[in-house]
Amino acid sequence: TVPFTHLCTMLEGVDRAKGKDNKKKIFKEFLDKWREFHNSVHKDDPNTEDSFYPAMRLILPQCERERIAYGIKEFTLAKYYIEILGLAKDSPDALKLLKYRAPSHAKGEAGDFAAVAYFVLKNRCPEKGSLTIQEVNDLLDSIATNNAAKNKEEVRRSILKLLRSTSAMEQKWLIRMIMKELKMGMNQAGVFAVFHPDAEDLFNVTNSLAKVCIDLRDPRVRLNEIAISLFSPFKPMLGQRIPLDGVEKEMHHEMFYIETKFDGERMLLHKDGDTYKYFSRSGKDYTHQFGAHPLEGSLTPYIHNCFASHVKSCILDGEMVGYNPQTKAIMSKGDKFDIKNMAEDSDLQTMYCVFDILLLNGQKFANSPLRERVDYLDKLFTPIEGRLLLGDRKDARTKAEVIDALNEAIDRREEGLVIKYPGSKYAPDKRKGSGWLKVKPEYVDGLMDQVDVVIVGGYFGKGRRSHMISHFLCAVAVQPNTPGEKPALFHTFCRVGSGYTLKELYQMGQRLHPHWRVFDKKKPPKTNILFPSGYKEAPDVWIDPEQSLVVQIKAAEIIESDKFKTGCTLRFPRLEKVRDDKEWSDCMTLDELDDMRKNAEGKLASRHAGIDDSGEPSKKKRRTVVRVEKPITVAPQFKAADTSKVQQVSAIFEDREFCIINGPPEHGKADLERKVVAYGGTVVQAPGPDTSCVLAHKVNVRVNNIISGGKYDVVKADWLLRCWEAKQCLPWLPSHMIHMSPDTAAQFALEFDRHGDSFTDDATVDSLKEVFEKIGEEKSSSKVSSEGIAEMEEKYFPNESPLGLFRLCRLYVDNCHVIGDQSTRIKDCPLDLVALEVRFHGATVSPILDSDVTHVLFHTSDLSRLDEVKALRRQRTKKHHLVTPGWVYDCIQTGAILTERDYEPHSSTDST
Ligand SMILES: Nc1ncnc2c1ncn2[C@@H]1O[C@H](COP(=O)(O)OP(=O)(O)OP(=O)(O)O)[C@@H](O)[C@H]1O
Ligand SMILES: [Mg+2]
Ligand SMILES: [Mg+2]
Repeated sequence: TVPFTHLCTMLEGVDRAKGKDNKKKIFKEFLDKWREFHNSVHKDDPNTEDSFYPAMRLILPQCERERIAYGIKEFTLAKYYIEILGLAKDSPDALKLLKYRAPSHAKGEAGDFAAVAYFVLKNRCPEKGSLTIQEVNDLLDSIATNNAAKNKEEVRRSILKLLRSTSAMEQKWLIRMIMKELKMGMNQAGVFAVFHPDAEDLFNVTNSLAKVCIDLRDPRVRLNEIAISLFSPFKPMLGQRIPLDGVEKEMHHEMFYIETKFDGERMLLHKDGDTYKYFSRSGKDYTHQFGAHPLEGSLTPYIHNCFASHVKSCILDGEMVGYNPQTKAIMSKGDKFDIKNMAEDSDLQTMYCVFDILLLNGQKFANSPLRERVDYLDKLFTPIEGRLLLGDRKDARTKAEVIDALNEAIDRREEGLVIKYPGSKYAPDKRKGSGWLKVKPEYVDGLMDQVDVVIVGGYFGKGRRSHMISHFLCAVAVQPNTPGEKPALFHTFCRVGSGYTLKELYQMGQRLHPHWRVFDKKKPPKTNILFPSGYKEAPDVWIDPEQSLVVQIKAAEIIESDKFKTGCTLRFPRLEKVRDDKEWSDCMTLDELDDMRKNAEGKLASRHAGIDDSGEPSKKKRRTVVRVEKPITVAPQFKAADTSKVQQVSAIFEDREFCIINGPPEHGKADLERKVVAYGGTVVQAPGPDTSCVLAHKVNVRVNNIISGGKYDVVKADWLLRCWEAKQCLPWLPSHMIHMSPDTAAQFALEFDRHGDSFTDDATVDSLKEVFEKIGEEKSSSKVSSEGIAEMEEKYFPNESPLGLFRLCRLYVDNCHVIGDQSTRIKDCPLDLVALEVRFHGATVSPILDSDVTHVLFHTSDLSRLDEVKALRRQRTKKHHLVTPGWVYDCIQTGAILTERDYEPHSSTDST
């Protein structure tokens, strides 16, 4: 109902005012008046959907997303005006409009169509407009839709209506609104800032002016606080996973808090006097479990009296954990208990660990910085052992301090740390850039963190599992543009064996059973699940992600793969658990996956790698994780040498083409290439049909690729150097060959035995040495690594054999008096039998505690070397697990690798 004139008068005022502050002041006055009016109109309906939006979309036409484009430019508009006003085509006014850019016609206003139009219309429009903002919007809607429908008559009619009911000044602003540029000297950010301190942020994430105007109608209510109110669930703030190196930067190189990371279930406690409610991170109500009143539930009765007398109402954020009163330890959230459904007679009791406060006696804190919030926490309650705990925090500044804290946390059998920026506000459901970081130790045998993916497909098993789904196809979500919105697309990402015992598999099958649908690769169903071309890894059955479950998967690393839409997949994935606390829409997103790959890049173990693909002496061994969209560049060591100035000195390599991959340190690739050219040969950077052979000093990834192509002879660079010295093209000997093409191999087979000893030439001391060396090499390379076996098991015998359970584990068994010194073996050590068990189930037992060891096995009866092993672990960046025989036997019994942390032996010097 607000007259359009009021809006235009304000805009005119802003336009004329000098200086940003004055401009803002005028807009603010208008807005305040409008708000006052709005409140009086809607005083009986505080939740009205009416808002400043109709005006806002005219003030910021460039932010308009709802109305389709007008498709009208100045020239078109000019023609409409000329027609409607009945101007003669060559009259001065018509020319002014049509040639508004030309100074001669338009005088001082040249170039500004709206201003030019203003002068033309001044005497032809009513003195005072009569339209409301609503009516103007309706007419603009009509112009936009009719223009799109090529309905010129209707467009004309709407413009006519506008012309007849608005003043020339209003027309000027209208034209600017249609041209989507207001030119009033106050930009978008300025308008937003006057409207609400969070307006720009909200617009940037939602792209919706309407949402900004409705959600932020009250300038006193901040964005973060909107979601938070007593007894209604909201999504808690999340932490971003981050590698250690990124911590300082993420904390703006300022002081930060290090907090204990509790391993349980996120829970928000709402309290108002005697009434309590508990909500999980997905907003599920668990009040029935923990207790709505001081006399019921597994927690409320024990904590009700802890609160200080000034506390009437509050909302707390924290973690619900299982506490063992016997050992006085927090149990990690494993497969062994569920804090949300704890049996009455459990050994464990429920404990709530509080780390944040969002509301106290009606006052909301989401916009207070963390350092102020924790002050309130301190005076809130008296902790009580095993029931209510106040999370601790310590100040830190450097990565070194984080490393120390992380090592201490590992020693205390904790999952990791949570690092928080003291200035951070509480942003519900926010993860990235929230100011909270999760730091977890890196273990030798796995990714930095688990991934939570959604099941989108299933594969039927074989044999006794042929009626069951033995494998799942999992996907990650394409993050929606607007936070809070649910993802609409999913990319296939990995295939994971159920890894579960038959019983659990059965239960999961039951839950998903009604939703499976057959997936026919030839007639692929229409789904929101995206596959790579050719529907690679197409499942037998599929499921709508919305009906599905989120599962937590652990894996060794992320590797490139074209079998999945993401372009990558998990190596040795293992299903750890169903994430009941996460909704389908809470699964990992592509962005998060990308972050994870970036973090992992170059940081992954190169254990068992042996080959170094950099071609340079390796200080840092890196296994590069290839990202899909990485721009292709040529690293210097792969570039061709400039051979244009090389003088040819002989023709012994005439007509021969070589592809040189790398050379020995003293004769680099470039040097070898110049030598080839000097002897009349040619060099290419990739082997082609005319290439006589590929030369290499070191076998790297590229050489391996060429070898696996099978087409080329790969010859040691050494051969070239010998030719150079001998000044002739020497024949290849078996000892020169890194790899032979089938032709060459057949040729050699006629002349040499399989170790490279010639049938006809006499052996020399040197040639024999070479032959013998080769025999040794063959032996070691014919042995398949554990990883190789694991790959075969995964491919051909999935879930079938319990004997591969520990395949990827490399154990050091604590059965020597001196660590790693097998000559000091303890006689009749009880661990010897356990060691046989683990080997029987696929593990490798290492005689020394090297950095490839994934687990150290201790016997609880002798922990004398535990501290020494822990000290060693503290120094290593890649950590190993400490376990006891209990872990081994429980794993064998469950048929799955269980959380090691729960089995870590305690040493006598442990403080806990
Ligand atoms: N001091 C703490 N501050 C904040 N969160 C904590 C704290 N201690 C434990 N947590 C828990 O840690 C969780 C984040 O780490 P975790 O790796 O366990 O995430 P998750 O449960 O797997 O979920 P996601 O992977 O989606 O973050 C938080 O959601 C919270 O439940
Ligand atoms: Mg957790
Ligand atoms: Mg997680």
